[in-house]
Amino acid sequence: MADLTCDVAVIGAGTAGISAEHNARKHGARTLLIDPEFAGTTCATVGCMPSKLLIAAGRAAHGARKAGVFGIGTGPVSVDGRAVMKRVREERDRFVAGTRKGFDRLPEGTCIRARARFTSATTLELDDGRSVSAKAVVIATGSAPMVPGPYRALGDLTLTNETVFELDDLPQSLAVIGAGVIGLELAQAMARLGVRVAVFDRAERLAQMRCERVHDALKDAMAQEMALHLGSDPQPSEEGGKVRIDWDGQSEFFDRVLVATGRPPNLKGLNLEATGLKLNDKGMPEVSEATMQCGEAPIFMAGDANAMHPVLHEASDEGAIAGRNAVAYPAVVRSDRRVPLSLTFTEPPLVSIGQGPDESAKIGTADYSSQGRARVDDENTGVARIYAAAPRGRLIGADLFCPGADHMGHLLALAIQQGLTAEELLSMPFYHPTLEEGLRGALKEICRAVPLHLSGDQDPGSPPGG
Ligand SMILES: Cc1cc2nc3c(=O)[nH]c(=O)nc-3n(C[C@H](O)[C@H](O)[C@H](O)COP(=O)(O)OP(=O)(O)OC[C@H]3O[C@@H](n4cnc5c(N)ncnc54)[C@H](O)[C@@H]3O)c2cc1C
Ligand SMILES: NC(=O)c1ccc[n+]([C@@H]2O[C@H](COP(=O)([O-])OP(=O)(O)OC[C@H]3O[C@@H](n4cnc5c(N)ncnc54)[C@H](O)[C@@H]3O)[C@@H](O)[C@H]2O)c1
Repeated sequence: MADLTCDVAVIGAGTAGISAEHNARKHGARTLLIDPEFAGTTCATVGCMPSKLLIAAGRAAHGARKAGVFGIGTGPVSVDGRAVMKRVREERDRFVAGTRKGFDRLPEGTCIRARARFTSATTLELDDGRSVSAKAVVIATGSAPMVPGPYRALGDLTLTNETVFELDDLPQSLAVIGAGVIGLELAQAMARLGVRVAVFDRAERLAQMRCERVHDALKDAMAQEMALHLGSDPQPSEEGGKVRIDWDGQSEFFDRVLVATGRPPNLKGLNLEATGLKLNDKGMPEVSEATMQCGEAPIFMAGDANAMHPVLHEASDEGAIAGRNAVAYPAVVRSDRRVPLSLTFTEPPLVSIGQGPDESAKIGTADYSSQGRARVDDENTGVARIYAAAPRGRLIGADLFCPGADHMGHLLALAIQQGLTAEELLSMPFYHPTLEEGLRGALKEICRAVPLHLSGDQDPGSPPGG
């Protein structure tokens, strides 16, 4: 007889786990939410929120520095690194406190402070010695930074997203290893805060960008703010209390190194072998994107743990799907997923939506280097590429690296998810002068390529006035 019994046991109290527990309980289940810390989600503690706070500080410094373009004098701009980091932590702690309060509102006995491992498909062993028996289990254990051995050997000189926000002060120089999402966001923020930044990646592409044209724009913009060493094989060592990076016959010293080389799922220690699930060479079971079910088992996997869509809104959706299906098991229900949307908070922002530019796609391009509103705001850089399918010009995807891409990306995601064509999106109002207006050129290019005739009510050129 197990020490604790329930209908649905959720392992991991992050975004996906909280959502799974909530939805399972809403559907009538007796639930347990198991986590060793209940520290707050990765998003609030060491992820989305502190990174956006640091980025906001960088944006403020950058804005002050370029105010002269508009004839505004600010005097020399100085950055108080201690004050920057203090605000990052204070505001971060506010978000974390909100998340933790949520745990207090759960029914008594729901939260179990322990680390769990499987002893069978439906039984768990906790590190406090207790056992759990459940009708179904949701794995929502998230992911953690992967730090290659040579960087681990540098001790405190090596930072990850779990430690960088704890710095009392900004370093004078920073090597960033990995030009993915985390690397780019934090490298640009640090550079704007006056830190000398060099980014190293063994790949040739920043952020694994799938569109050549957008990648070129991204690379040009980033190279203006930091040193980029792509296709390099950086080798770290410690010398005189500094980090020395050697690559391609060159070397350079830095105060710290930030490792952002990916965040694999937290599966070690779960003893998935005891579940009877078939595991691949990475120890990962097959997980259905529509049901979150692992194989045919009463086991569901949501959020970063399944490595499918490691972003917050997907973790939350997947938790809800997993929680509901854990209750419904074996009669699981398939869910339609949202159109894939990823957003990197560089400036300008980098956005990918839906499908990429495959050979059959009709492509429209909007160049923001001379777009009216972008020029007004002195943000005229970057490009947007929109992809559509023949024969009707249905929108299927887009890649953007341009001002306002964070908002326009949502507009395009809505259009793509609704199955709109380029012509239908063009029939919406576009106010002048806005960044959205720039997308019209790309949409018209798709109409010409399909080809489709624009309604006679529409001006085939750009609106007069810029
Ligand atoms: C620096 C950074 C910036 C980011 N920025 C963004 C952004 O701007 N927008 C966006 O959409 N996404 C962003 N993300 C991604 C987003 O934060 C994650 O996709 C999301 O937080 C994943 O949630 P999760 O529930 O899967 O994992 P988590 O929130 O990490 O939760 C996992 C939980 O599992 C627990 N756990 C682990 N092992 C066990 C075990 N054996 N037993 C019990 N409990 C266990 C952990 O303690 C933890 O509480 C960012 C991530 C990082 C790192
Ligand atoms: N805005 C957002 O939504 C946001 C922000 C930050 C993080 N995240 C999430 O966090 C996850 C992890 O981000 P990440 O940036 O750590 O991973 P990533 O997979 O995006 O990028 C890792 C990069 O490191 C490089 N790399 C790997 N090993 C290396 C080595 N030894 N030397 C040099 N380069 C190496 C890879 O080529 C790759 O470009 C992302 O998948 C993302 O979903 C999202």
